[in-house]
Amino acid sequence: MTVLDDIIAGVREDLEQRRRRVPIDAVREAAAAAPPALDPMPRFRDPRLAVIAEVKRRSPSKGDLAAIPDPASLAAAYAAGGAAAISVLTEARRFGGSLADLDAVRAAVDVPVLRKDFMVDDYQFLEARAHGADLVLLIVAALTDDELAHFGRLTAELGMTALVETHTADEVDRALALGFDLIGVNNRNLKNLDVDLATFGPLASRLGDSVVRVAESGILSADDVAIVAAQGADAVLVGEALVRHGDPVAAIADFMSAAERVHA
Ligand SMILES: O=P(O)(O)OC[C@@H](O)[C@@H](O)c1c[nH]c2ccccc12
Repeated sequence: MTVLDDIIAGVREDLEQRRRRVPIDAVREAAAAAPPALDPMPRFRDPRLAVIAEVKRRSPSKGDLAAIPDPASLAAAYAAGGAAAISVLTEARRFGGSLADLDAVRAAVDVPVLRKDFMVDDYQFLEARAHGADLVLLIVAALTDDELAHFGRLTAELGMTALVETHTADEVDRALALGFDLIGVNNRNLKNLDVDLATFGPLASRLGDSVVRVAESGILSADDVAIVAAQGADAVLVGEALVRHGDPVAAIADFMSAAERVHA
């Protein structure tokens, strides 16, 4: 059993509890009643580096990162700093997140919000939309091609955008074959949690520049941003470095100017 399998087993148990509390029809109605999802793609496609800033309290690899007593004010700082989107970890057992965090962030900002979780069931997509998410994460390593295609369609039907996460050449090929156009390369291997920033470059070349390429995980400094920007990153997804930074507004500005220097 890999770490990923283990996490997903817990996610499914928590999901079944919520399904008993809130029947799927009620979630579907709430999703239909929510204000329409925002489209993050225009900003992701503009030449300036897009920073996707993450609200993350802890992780299975790093333990506690930050208490984040007020996710709304952290998210507001991210938005003020120029984040193109905000990622909210909603997984509870390993990451200390919740749908309440998603609600708080959604209410606090006007930029697109990503529900970051291990999405394995239709119920979670309706729930994401009901709680105001504009984007959801699809992890290729966790899903079959049929599931990816199905969840990709469901995401689009709900007006949301899928960020499709890859970690190997085979996963990149699967994501491209299914026609996804917002594709992340996770520098962290979710099967053993090892991080290697050198994962991004070769997979970014394989993705090509017709898709929006997101470098995810292990980006700790402006120098790291410069490295992945030079390798074709249109966006970076950063958690740890921002939740631990005393001044996330300055940190985001720093990341964006590091990428500008690369492209100048
Ligand atoms: O904190 P970091 O190293 O900056 O990483 C952020 C983000 O990439 C990471 O949280 C992440 C990437 N893919 C995931 C899938 C599930 C949970 C978490 C993740």
